[in-house]
Formats: sequence, structure tokens, C-alpha cells
Amino acid sequence: MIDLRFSEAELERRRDRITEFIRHQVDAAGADGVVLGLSGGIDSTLTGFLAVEALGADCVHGLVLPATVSSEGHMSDAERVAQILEISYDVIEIEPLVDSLLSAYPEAEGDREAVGNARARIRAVLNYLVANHESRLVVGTGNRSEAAVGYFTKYGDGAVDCHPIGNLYKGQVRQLAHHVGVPEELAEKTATAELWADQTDEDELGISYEMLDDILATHIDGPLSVAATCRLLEIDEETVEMVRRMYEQTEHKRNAPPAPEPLE
Ligand SMILES: NC(=O)c1ccc[n+]([C@@H]2O[C@H](COP(=O)([O-])OP(=O)(O)OC[C@H]3O[C@@H](n4cnc5c(N)ncnc54)[C@H](O)[C@@H]3O)[C@@H](O)[C@H]2O)c1
Ligand SMILES: Nc1ncnc2c1ncn2[C@@H]1O[C@H](COP(=O)(O)O)[C@@H](O)[C@H]1O
Ligand SMILES: O=P(O)(O)OP(=O)(O)O
Repeated sequence: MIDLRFSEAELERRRDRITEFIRHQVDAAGADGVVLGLSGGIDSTLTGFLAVEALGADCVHGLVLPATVSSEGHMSDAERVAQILEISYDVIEIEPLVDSLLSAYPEAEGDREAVGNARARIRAVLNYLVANHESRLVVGTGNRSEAAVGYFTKYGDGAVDCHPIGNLYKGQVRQLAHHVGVPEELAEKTATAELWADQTDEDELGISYEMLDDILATHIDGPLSVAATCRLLEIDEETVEMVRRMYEQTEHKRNAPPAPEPLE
């Protein structure tokens, strides 16, 4: 394993860079603030803390959007974050909207992945409903580790106006969260997409975030070959190749949809 942690000075610089970024995005769009989905997880919690630091509590609106598969613990943590930050927030149950989708297209009933992704997309629709109505931007919560392996729903949690923590690896998200004062028990929570019951990121991805971050930093985002990465991290080639495959196969999620070249 390699040590990707920031120094205290670097953490302060990251914090300043991200809060300046959020202010700039809002000012440049002439918006009145941001809307943010709060799941009780570390990414949305850190993003909420940084958005309030950047804009003030009045300019941040939280949405807590439980589904039947959401655990009570995560949803009460999400509300707790909104209360700590003293931001306005709404709690909107999304399962009636999922049911409407499935009554329109019952063929997808029981398809865990399709319905799970539909939950993420319903949340995106609600985020934009509020953002349009209140002249705000939708602020994303995705980090570099998730983005690099496509671990997000296309046009679901990926449907946002900016990604303030999009350059941080998951371990660095936790470190910055501690630094800005996120309570310990929230900063150390197990990551879960909660699109279906008992889902965890690391189980589904088949790799720990610690190892994923190391492979991304050295090989995918860094200069080392597969062989050099294996030697440095003392891991097998198959693990590095698996990450490389996830990165390559999900490129479409990180780019604008293509169109044919114009005719000459
Ligand atoms: N951050 C989180 O924790 C989080 C949040 C939401 C989802 N997730 C995870 O993300 C994953 C989302 O599922 P998914 O990736 O199967 O669904 P997706 O809908 O995000 O992406 C698949 C869709 O992309 C399109 N597509 C596929 N290959 C393509 C290509 N080569 N070019 C262009 N378009 C292409 C197709 O429309 C396909 O249906 C799941 O594993 C889910 O658990 C994680
Ligand atoms: N239950 C939720 N309420 C509001 N927003 C949510 C909820 N679950 C997820 N989100 C948003 O989506 C991103 C990504 O979610 P993962 O839990 O990592 O899948 C999350 O940060 C929230 O902004
Ligand atoms: O995106 P979040 O806030 O749900 O965090 P995590 O993915 O760690 O559960």
C-alpha cells in the first residue's frame, strides 16, 4: 500500500480550492445557491460541509430521499447532517415514484440493477425540480475513485452541474472530512450506494477502496505500467487489469454522448 494522505497544509489548500470552486460555479451561473442530495454517506456529507463553508447555510438546500431499501440509520444520519449544517431540507419518499415507473413498465419489476438505477435517476429528477424552482445548481458528490471505475448511475447520481470533490480519491475524502470537522462516525462509515438492500461498494466492486485508490493513483492516473504497479503494491496482475477494464469500459459515462462527425 502507498500513503496517499495529504499533509495538513495540503488539506487546507484543497479545502480552499474546493470552496472557491463552488463559489465560482454558482456565481458564474448567476444562481442563488445549490441543491444537494444527502444520503448520510461520507461523500454527500463532506460536500455539504464544503458547500456551506463556500456559500453559507442559506444558499444550500438538502434533499433526503428515502426509498424502501434505505436504512433508517442512513436516513437519520442524512437529516442529522442537515441539522448540524443548519440548512433547509426536505424529506421526500421516492418509492411511490418507483412504483409509478414500474406500473408504466412492469417488465422491469424484480430487475435489481435496472430498478436500483431508476432510484438514482428519480433522485436526479427531484434534485433538478428543486434546482429549477429555486434557481440553484445541483452539486454532485462523486469522487475520483467512483468516477474512474464508473461506479455511479449514468444520468442518476452522475446528473449534476459540478463535482466539487471529483478529484479526491475515496481515502482522501475521508481525510478531508475529518479535517473539516465531519463527526468521526460519519467520516468512517462503510460506503454504500443503497440502491438495493445490503449493498456495499467494496463488495460490488470486488476490491477495497484502499487498493483501488492505490491502483488509480499509480497506474490509471499515474505513470506506472501494470508490471511496475504490481511490484510497487505487491499485488497480482489480474487485480490491476480488472481496474483497467472497469476504467476503459466506463469511459462513456465520463464523456458527453458522441454524435457522428459532421459531413464535409
Ligand atoms: N456512488 C455510488 O455508490 C453509486 C451510486 C449509484 C450507482 N452505483 C453503481 O453504479 C453502477 C450502475 O450500473 P450500470 O453501470 O450497469 O448502469 P448505468 O445505467 O449507469 O450504465 C449502463 C448504461 O450505459 C449505457 N452504456 C453501456 N455501455 C456503453 C458504451 N460502451 N457506450 C455508450 N453507452 C453505454 C447503456 O445505456 C447502459 O444501459 C451499479 O453498480 C451501481 O450499484 C454506485
Ligand atoms: N437516500 C438519498 N437521499 C438523497 N440523496 C441520495 C440518497 N441516496 C443517494 N443520494 C445521492 O446520490 C449520491 C450517490 O449516492 P451513493 O449513496 O454513493 O450511491 C449521494 O452522495 C447523494 O448525493
Ligand atoms: O455518496 P454518499 O454520500 O452516499 O457516500 P458513500 O458512497 O460513501 O455511501
